[in-house]
Amino acid sequence: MNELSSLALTDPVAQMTPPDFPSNELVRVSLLRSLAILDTDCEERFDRVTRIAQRLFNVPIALVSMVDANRQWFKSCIGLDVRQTPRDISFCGHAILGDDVLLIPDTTADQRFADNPLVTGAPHIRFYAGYPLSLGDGIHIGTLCLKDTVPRRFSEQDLQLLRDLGEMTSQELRAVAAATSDDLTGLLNRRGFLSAAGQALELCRRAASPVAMLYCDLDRFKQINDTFGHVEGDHVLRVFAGMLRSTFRSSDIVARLGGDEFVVMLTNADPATVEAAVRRMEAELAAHALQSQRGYALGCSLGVMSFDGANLPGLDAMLAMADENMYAVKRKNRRHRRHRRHEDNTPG
Ligand SMILES: Nc1nc2c(ncn2[C@@H]2O[C@H](COP(=O)(O)OP(=O)(O)OP(=O)(O)O)[C@@H](O)[C@H]2O)c(=O)[nH]1
Repeated sequence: MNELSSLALTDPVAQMTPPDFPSNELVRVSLLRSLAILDTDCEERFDRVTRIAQRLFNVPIALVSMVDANRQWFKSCIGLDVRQTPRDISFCGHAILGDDVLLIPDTTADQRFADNPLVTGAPHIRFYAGYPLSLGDGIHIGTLCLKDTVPRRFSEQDLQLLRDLGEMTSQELRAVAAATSDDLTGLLNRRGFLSAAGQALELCRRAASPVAMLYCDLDRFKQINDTFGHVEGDHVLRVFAGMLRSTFRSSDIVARLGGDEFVVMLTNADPATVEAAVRRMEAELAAHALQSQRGYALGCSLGVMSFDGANLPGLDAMLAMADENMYAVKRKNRRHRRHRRHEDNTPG
């Protein structure tokens, strides 16, 4: 290493580097929020990990940190008396960008962190080691991390131990994810929807931003099951879930409530945006009818309700209104089908 590059690495006046956003940021944040873990109480299964980590490594600070859109929030926290810090000064925001431990043996010798306010001021972090917590598919929602107020050496054995503890924590998070998702389609289930939509609704209420609720129920799905079998019925449910995923934005909350019923909550969506999304959905269904040669058409009844940001009702009321709207559409579709059958059977 020449003199200049060695200076650059240790230059104490170098500017702190805020963490980049990972390329899957939108999906990452919406999956994190769908866990409904943010701003919840402490839980023994996570506190156990930080207690073990603190004892094993003999550090003053051990955290299970969730990296949210603009902050890091601590699900478990030993040694700090705050539950969150801004993301742009967080170490964990950097750690979630990699697949392995981010190790900073001495923060004052690292230009990314030397003038970080968490280094120059309380809690005076001199050492950091953070392992990314993963929901799978490269979705890193936070870290298990250790901090100390003095520089430290970290051996290969220490690294392996931290990885093992981190994997244990990821498994706990994946268990939380499994309880809120639908096995067949991978969408949120009813429970996941209620918690994710409840959180999003509170945000929209605070920002007075408009919300729409879209309730979908497949038409004559029982007939597909009865005629083509349940395996084909399951395929239809997965195809429909895929259409919802590709039609709506990643900031919208899409779920299978049960059976052949699906729901989408669109956040910050004015009526024109909602209308455009419904048109896209109808176009997807029409394209599927043309392409698929499976002996049946895939149809659904859609009930849509838009709500003004200044006057948002509760989640239950929104769902009930959209459901009622969907049934009105379903009754109309049934009458339409009966009418068509009647016309087809009438000799011309
Ligand atoms: N293949 C499959 N079928 C399911 C699943 N969950 C529920 N069902 C079936 O979905 C069907 C829903 O029937 P209905 O509510 O009468 O719906 P429908 O036939 O679409 O009737 P309309 O809504 O009036 O058009 C029932 O036959 C259930 O057995 C599932 O996970 N897989």
